[in-house]
Amino acid sequence: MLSATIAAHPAAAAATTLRQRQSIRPRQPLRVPIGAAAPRRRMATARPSVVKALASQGVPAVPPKLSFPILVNSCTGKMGKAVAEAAVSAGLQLVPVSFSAMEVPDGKLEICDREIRIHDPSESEKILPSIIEEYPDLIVVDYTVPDAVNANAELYCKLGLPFVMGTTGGNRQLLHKTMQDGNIYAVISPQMGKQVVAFLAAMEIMAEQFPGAFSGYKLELNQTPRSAASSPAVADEGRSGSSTIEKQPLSTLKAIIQIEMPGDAGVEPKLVSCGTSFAFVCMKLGPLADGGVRRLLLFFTMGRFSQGLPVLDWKTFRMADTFTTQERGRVRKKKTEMKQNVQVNVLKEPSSKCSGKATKGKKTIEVMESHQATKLDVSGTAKAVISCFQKLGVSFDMDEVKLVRDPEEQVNVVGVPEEHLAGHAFHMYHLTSPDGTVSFEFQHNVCGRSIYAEGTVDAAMFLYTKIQSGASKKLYDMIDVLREGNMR
Ligand SMILES: NC(=O)C1=CN([C@@H]2O[C@H](COP(=O)(O)OP(=O)(O)OC[C@H]3O[C@@H](n4cnc5c(N)ncnc54)[C@H](OP(=O)(O)O)[C@@H]3O)[C@@H](O)[C@H]2O)C=CC1
Ligand SMILES: O=C(O)C1=N[C@H](C(=O)O)C[C@H](O)C1
Repeated sequence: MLSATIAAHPAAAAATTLRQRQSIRPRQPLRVPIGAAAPRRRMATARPSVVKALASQGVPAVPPKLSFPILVNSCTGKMGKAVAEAAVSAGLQLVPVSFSAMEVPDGKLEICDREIRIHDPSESEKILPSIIEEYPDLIVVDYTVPDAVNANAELYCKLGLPFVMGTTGGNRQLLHKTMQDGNIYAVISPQMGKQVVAFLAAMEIMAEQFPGAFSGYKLELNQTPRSAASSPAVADEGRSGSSTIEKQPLSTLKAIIQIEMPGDAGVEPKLVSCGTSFAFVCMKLGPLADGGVRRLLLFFTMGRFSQGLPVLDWKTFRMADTFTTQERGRVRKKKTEMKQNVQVNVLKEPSSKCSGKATKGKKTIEVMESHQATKLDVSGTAKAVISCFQKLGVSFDMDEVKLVRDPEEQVNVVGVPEEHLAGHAFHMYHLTSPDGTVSFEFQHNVCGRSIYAEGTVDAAMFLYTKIQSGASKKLYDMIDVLREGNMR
């Protein structure tokens, strides 16, 4: 029975109370058939140290299964359904209630042989308190729509209801503030796929330990054609399909994004913001040098400036002389030889060919990520990766990310398998050094949703153990989840 008597989730109460309550409450492991859900490889979340300790006491080292109630908001969505199935498969108690504006026959949905009653989102504030009363250890998983992120988070906080937020978009700054004020246990991450998160973590570590490591590199998020890209017929076709994203010619998919370094056209404004003496050095030495030299000189003087060292001393001038000599030789050589690096050639050729924007000193930006046509927002994962690149010294505006939502382009140009048009996430990033001799490619292509569903269930289990142990930290991301031994 539903009633509206409980105002807040017990997780908001003291951890000791939680432990007592949990220890006396008999668990009800779900015994319904798993249905279409794929079996999970791993179900337990016990820490290795606990398992070892048990083993040393002669207790078999079988990690205990966790079972707690999980409400998926919204089960009518693609991710919501996938998570609901994964939760059942993992032995969690899927609460037979969900929210959605979508009309479903008889207001019910069947997932893994369970009937899930679908309520209108406007009813959530009225209904959730009684669900909390019925399932005191409840954790909510949110996979709704970007527009619902902030209101949903506020409601969960108001009710003291721990949650895993997989939904991307919304106002992330406001979300952060809501979380600070709400003081609620939560895992929030725009990316739940653990391997992709590991890649993101590596990027964050790199940015933290080597800030500016890629200063001067151009960031290119490039959809290198996989299958039909080399076919002129396909490359010259216009886009078709019902994508809501602004249509662009197919050929732009082959263009590269070039973010020019400060040094060519963009050098002077940066210098002004760095200080007058800095600007003076560059004004004096700049005309003596070409773009490459100015770049090197800029970094050298910036480094000295940022360390509080004088930039107008003999070292700067000596450095300028060295750069001038070395760089002139390099530029001469570069002009006379063909590029050996095939990747650079592949990327450069279409850039100048189809947009003509790759002129010196100008930004030519074509940032791309490809998702199913129903995706409403820019990839939250791409935003997170770009933010790491920014810390690594690559300048790039988030709003210049190019989205690919057209199925025809996805198949013909991006190389998405047709059977995954309704659920894929392809991301490509290409970095090129200022002189084009070094390039890095990062790519993560996901087909289907199982990687996210599995990660989400891990996140929920992680959160549950945090609540149980009364952890003082309450707000987590997926990197926290991986750090605590979930990267298996
Ligand atoms: N963190 C991660 O790893 C991942 C995140 N995502 C993100 O998850 C979100 C959902 O993705 P996906 O499942 O593909 O999208 P879907 O459009 O398939 O699902 C969203 C569902 O939410 C319903 N809905 C709309 N408004 C509300 C509301 N106020 N309350 C409850 N339900 C509502 C929608 O109903 P209706 O159709 O009627 O509007 C729809 O059924 C997106 O933001 C996506 O970017 C996706 C994959 C992985
Ligand atoms: O909507 C999706 O599908 C996905 N959304 C997430 C994002 O925006 O980063 C994660 C993944 O790209 C799939």
